[in-house]
Amino acid sequence: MMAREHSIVLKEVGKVFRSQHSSVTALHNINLEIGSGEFFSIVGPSGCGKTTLLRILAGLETASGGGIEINVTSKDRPVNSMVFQEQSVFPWMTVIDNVAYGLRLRGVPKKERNTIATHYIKMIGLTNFAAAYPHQLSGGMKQRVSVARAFANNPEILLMDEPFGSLDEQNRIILQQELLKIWDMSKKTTVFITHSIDEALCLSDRIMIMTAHPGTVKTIIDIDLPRPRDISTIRTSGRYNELYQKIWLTLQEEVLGNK
Ligand SMILES: Nc1ncnc2c1ncn2[C@@H]1O[C@H](COP(=O)(O)OP(=O)(O)OP(=O)(O)O)[C@@H](O)[C@H]1O
Repeated sequence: MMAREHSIVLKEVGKVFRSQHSSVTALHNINLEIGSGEFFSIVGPSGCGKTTLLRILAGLETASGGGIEINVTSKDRPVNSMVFQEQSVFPWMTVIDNVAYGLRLRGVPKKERNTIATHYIKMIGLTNFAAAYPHQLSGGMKQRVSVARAFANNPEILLMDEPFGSLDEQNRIILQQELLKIWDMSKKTTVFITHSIDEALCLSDRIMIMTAHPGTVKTIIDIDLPRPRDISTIRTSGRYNELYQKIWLTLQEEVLGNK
């Protein structure tokens, strides 16, 4: 762990989903410290509790036990913004209004919020579409709008649940590169869920691998690939391949149930 202040601290966090006839332990004894400005990814077998953990961080779900601390540095910004896999843009709003939506809710004056939104729209390459409506955009473009909106909100932490999971490979690479660029400039604490080892490697400072059911922390791996990163060149490095192997071998034990 790098010597920097913590943005997120989880202590012995657990989650049990209870219904009348059954109970499912989704998370067990999660202990975690995520540094301020860190890009932290979570990978793990399907159903290991990744989304549950992110929803707890977002305050959309309550933990059954343990403690969660998020370092709030300013009252003038939201604690978190979330980007989901499925597109979550408002179809009746233009691109600029979608990106500025969170700012409008917080009462930021129109001129100021449009300046901020325009900045992020430029960063994700949609300047010519600022006045367009979502039905005029491709799936990849809509997902860019979601990413721009999350950054424009300027939250304490950014939570991303497989944001590029439904995109084709070309669009996925373009959005990963844009996310790298925008994150490099803002150094926003980011928790990112993905099923792709490659995506986690290209983007992250550290990757947490979770155990299969119930979800616990299996291991956390430092990704010591140099920044700023270029996705096409990073994949050709020997270190990338070493880390890929290490993560896959660890993950495989969980995916195949070979513990
Ligand atoms: N609302 C709920 N009620 C009951 N059980 C739930 C609920 N939400 C999640 N679970 C269970 O908790 C466990 C973890 O689910 P979760 O969606 O967090 O996993 P995940 O790692 O994100 O999965 P995937 O990679 O497939 O998206 C699963 O066994 C799931 O069935």
